[in-house]
Amino acid sequence: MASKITFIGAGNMASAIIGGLIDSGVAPTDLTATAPKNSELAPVKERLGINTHTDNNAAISSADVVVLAVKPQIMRAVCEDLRDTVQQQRPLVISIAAGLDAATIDQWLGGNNALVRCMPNTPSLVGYGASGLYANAAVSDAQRDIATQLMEAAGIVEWVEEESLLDAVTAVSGSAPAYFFLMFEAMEEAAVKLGLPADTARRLAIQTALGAATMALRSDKDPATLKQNVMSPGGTTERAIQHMEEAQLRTIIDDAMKACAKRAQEMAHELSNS
Ligand SMILES: NC(=O)C1=CN([C@@H]2O[C@H](COP(=O)(O)OP(=O)(O)OC[C@H]3O[C@@H](n4cnc5c(N)ncnc54)[C@H](OP(=O)(O)O)[C@@H]3O)[C@@H](O)[C@H]2O)C=CC1
Ligand SMILES: O=C(O)[C@@H]1CCC=N1
Repeated sequence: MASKITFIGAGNMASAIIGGLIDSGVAPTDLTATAPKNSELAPVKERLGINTHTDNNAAISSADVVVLAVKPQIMRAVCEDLRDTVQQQRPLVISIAAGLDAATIDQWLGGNNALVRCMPNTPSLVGYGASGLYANAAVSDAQRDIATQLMEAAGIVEWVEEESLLDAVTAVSGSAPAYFFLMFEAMEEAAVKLGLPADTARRLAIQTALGAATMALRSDKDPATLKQNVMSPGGTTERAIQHMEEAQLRTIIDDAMKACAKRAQEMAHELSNS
């Protein structure tokens, strides 16, 4: 990717994506990250070998791509401060903020910007990210390819053609690592009650999730069939699954994901009026 890329923000998600880019062969000298304090940036510079800056405007002055990776609550101030440089420079802007719509960010940046909204997730840190992307009308095909390459460095990419679908992406992948971590916690607790040492239980639960995910990825069978293959008639798995179905696990997941997507909509409303 022959582009200069600047990340505004050098936190969890920015570091994850930058790590993926470097692993995929992007030269660290083509990458810049910013944060308010040099003390925060020093470890990032040392670990990743990229350029760092505490001045956001200076950091984007020769950037082809600007990734907005700050918390949604400070995005307005950050964008309004960058407006003049962005209007002059016209980079591709990629926002990874949850629940902040493209039109609002574009307006804060002065308007008529090529803007991609991205919903990544934290497994990007280990190259197993899953990102949903949406492009506004000003984004060219070449810029779409750049956004795809950038996020594919950290995992898989799915484009959506309607921006509202990013709320569904947030529910199924952006927030979803936490659902699986909750499952690990619960399985470990239950296994300890059944007599296993906690560390043994944790290792077994996590390896099982990795195995199940790998099988589901590689198999041509759907998840329902793979589940059925574990369930011997009259056996142990059937009893566990029956219990989960009777306890309405599907309804719990449905309700939780609806609540997640609704919160993304609420955040968009709150933040665009902030
Ligand atoms: N975490 C997640 O699972 C996901 C997060 N996101 C989105 O990613 C974005 C970043 O989240 P995350 O990485 O977790 O957050 P972090 O708090 O880890 O990172 C935010 C970064 O922004 C820096 N920062 C703060 N103010 C400024 C400023 N004025 N100029 C430049 N940098 C600044 C922070 O520096 P300092 O620490 O010094 O304040 C920090 O480096 C959010 O918008 C979030 O919605 C999207 C999907 C998943
Ligand atoms: O919880 C959040 O708001 C962010 C967005 C998706 C994951 N973390």
